[in-house]
Amino acid sequence: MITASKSDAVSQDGLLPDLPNGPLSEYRRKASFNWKDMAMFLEDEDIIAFKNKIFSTLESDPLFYRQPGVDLPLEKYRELTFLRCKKIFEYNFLTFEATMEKPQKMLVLINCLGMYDWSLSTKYFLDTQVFGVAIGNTGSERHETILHQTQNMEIFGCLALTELSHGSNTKAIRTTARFDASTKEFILNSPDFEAAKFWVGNMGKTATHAVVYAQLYTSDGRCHGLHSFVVQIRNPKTLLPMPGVMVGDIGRKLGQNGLDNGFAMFHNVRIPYENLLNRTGDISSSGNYTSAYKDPKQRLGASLGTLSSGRVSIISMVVTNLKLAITIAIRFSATRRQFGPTEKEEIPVLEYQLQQWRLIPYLAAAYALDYFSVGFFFNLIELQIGILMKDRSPRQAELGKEIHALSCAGKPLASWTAQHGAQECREACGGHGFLAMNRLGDIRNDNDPNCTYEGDNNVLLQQTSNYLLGLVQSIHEDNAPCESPLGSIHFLNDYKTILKRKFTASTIRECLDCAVALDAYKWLVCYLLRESHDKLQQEKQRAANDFDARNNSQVYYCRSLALAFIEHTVLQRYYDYTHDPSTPGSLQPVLKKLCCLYGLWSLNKHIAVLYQGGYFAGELPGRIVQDAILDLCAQLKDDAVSLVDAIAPPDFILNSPIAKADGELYKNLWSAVLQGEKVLERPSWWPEFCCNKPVIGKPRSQL
Ligand SMILES: CC(C)(COP(=O)(O)OP(=O)(O)OC[C@H]1O[C@@H](n2cnc3c(N)ncnc32)[C@H](O)[C@@H]1OP(=O)(O)O)[C@@H](O)C(=O)NCCC(=O)NCCSC(=O)CCCCCCCCCCCCCCC(=O)O
Ligand SMILES: Cc1cc2nc3c(=O)[nH]c(=O)nc-3n(C[C@H](O)[C@H](O)[C@H](O)COP(=O)(O)OP(=O)(O)OC[C@H]3O[C@@H](n4cnc5c(N)ncnc54)[C@H](O)[C@@H]3O)c2cc1C
Repeated sequence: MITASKSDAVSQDGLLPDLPNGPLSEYRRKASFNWKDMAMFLEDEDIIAFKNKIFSTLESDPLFYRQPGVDLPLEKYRELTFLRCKKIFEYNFLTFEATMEKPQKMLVLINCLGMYDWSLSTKYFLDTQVFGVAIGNTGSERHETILHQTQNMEIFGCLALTELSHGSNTKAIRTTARFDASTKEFILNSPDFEAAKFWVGNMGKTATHAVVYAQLYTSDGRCHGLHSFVVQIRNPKTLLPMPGVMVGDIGRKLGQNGLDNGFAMFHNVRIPYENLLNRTGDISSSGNYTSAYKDPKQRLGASLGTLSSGRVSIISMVVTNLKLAITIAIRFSATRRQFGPTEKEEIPVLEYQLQQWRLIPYLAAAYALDYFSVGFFFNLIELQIGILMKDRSPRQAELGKEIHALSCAGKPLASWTAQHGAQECREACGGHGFLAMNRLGDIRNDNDPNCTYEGDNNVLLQQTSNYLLGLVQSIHEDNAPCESPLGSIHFLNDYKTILKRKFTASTIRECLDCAVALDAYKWLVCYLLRESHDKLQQEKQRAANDFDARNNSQVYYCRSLALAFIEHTVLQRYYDYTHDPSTPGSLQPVLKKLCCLYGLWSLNKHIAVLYQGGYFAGELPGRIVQDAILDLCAQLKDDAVSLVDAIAPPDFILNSPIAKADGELYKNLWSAVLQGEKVLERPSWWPEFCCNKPVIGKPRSQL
């Protein structure tokens, strides 16, 4: 293990206390780097101190005490989540000034609360951010009061777009907002129960206000499309519904049950016309509608633009889940012993090639996607600043499109990786992985809806492929360079040359250079772009309409294109970062291995296409890529414990007896089991066993 210099060590030790000695120490000693150096490279001192403050505050507050694995009744869990949410307001971890100074602290706070419990984090941020950002991004000065009321919890917000019968197809949303010129109000109506707002987080029990998406009608009966409105749904003093609003809770979900998701129907609900969030379209007091967006399609895009911030944030949220799951599975695997070369000696399951191959690529994915998620959040901040400054430049418009395209593939890639990773980690911990107190079930279930909310993954991927297909004409005709503010499409300028390339590596050693996977990805994206475009043209000739043609070009074509494109973007960014000369020499070797492993492991999922398109030929490429993956897993297994130490939260937050930092797997698990309520007691219904014996074949009458 390489150690830090003396002065660094002093500042590190204050922020990152030493980890306890125990069964994990042996792996920690074998690591090629110092985990504290890694932690301080990944996040600066200020961020680590901020995280420590949040974690220690929660740990020392009895309201945040929890018993591992205890399943609370729904009502109790909702109440506790609300009380904790209120306490987060009181703690005010992040002031407005601190957010302005360092916007990424917002993401850190979302994730720190999420690491504790996603119901709490989602509840708090749906109100303060999703509701708030929707108003900030699509409203104007006249909505500032509402924002202030949100900040001190005078009111509580939610975002209501989805309806019972429509979610993905936002154009088909049926709630109406009709302008009444005589009173200068909008009148909101749900035409029938199928148009009830549905699934809305915070709406079930707590929200007093909602940003409601509805079709805007002027008094002449013309529909101007989807717009958003601030609507009061409950009285903040009584939490009773406002007149004309029928609001309720949709019931237990598969995860995040501390959060109250709800429904609402509107019957002639009147709101002041100023409650229209008027950035994309406005109405004068006399009822004239104006919009800077003449094209209805563009207007729809603008009014949905606020969803991008949720999608970008979700990428980081799901990576957080992956980090939690992989920490549990790696610490468990390093301490769990099964079988061995001799009868006397059993080895940690992490020593098995199979266990390494199942887990270490997810560790690499956690590092690569984490880096992407933070950088991409900065890109979002740039976009937000432009929106606030009313920047109408072509660059700002292009930035919005590129972030939309990247977030619509980034959310699917990251949330699916976390979903598959959490399941693999669950199984990698064997039976103990299935014990609720070890938390992998909650991580998996709380992560799961990220694949659906803020846009269904499979639907969103089509937005990314649409963006890429839109570039084909200029690529083919060489008439305009492929340029974008974030540069994610720049490599497409070499489209024709890239398509002529072949895989040239001939040894495992060559494949251990991450540039090999990166080059392969460039070819893959160009190839899938050409094939998707050709497929779409063929389908257009064959199908009755463009709608069918697009639908019939998704599987194996556009969908794969969108995923390959985002994988390339993630890998390119991680490659640049790990190969940057400013990356400390002591960390560079391990980071480069992670980069290479993430690249090859992801690429390996596209192996059929690489052969199909002729980039790979013969037995060798497939074999050396796979051998390189195994080689990297073996090289990284002694670093794995320190790699998770660098990203793991404290034990109280991780909340998994099999994965405590001291590595005392059995002592911790046994003690948690014995501390369970009534563990050693006979059940309260014991007479049912002892006295009321069944008469076999003769069910007792229920009367
Ligand atoms: C995208 C759609 C599927 C589009 O459907 P259509 O087929 O009808 O339209 P088109 O493809 O023709 O699109 C028209 C046009 O618009 C462009 N467009 C669309 N969206 C955007 C966008 N976001 N940005 C920019 N442009 C956009 C599109 O590209 C087209 O342009 P071109 O003509 O040029 O091609 C759409 O219908 C859709 O979005 N469907 C999904 C619906 C959805 O997402 N619903 C979400 C409901 S809300 C929800 O689920 C909330 C869940 C809560 C989860 C908790 C998260 C907590 C997170 C907390 C973090 C917040 C932090 C904030 C941080 C901060 O900012 O500080
Ligand atoms: C936990 C949770 C919290 C939520 N919170 C909120 C909230 O706060 N506010 C809010 O407004 N909404 C919220 N939602 C709703 C969420 O945004 C929607 O569920 C999501 O947008 C997907 O829409 P849908 O449910 O209508 O799915 P559908 O669109 O009905 O999808 C069903 C299936 O059809 C497929 N499909 C649909 N269209 C196509 C197509 N064109 N091509 C191929 N396949 C297609 C999908 O891939 C999916 O497999 C939440 C949802 C969940 C699960």
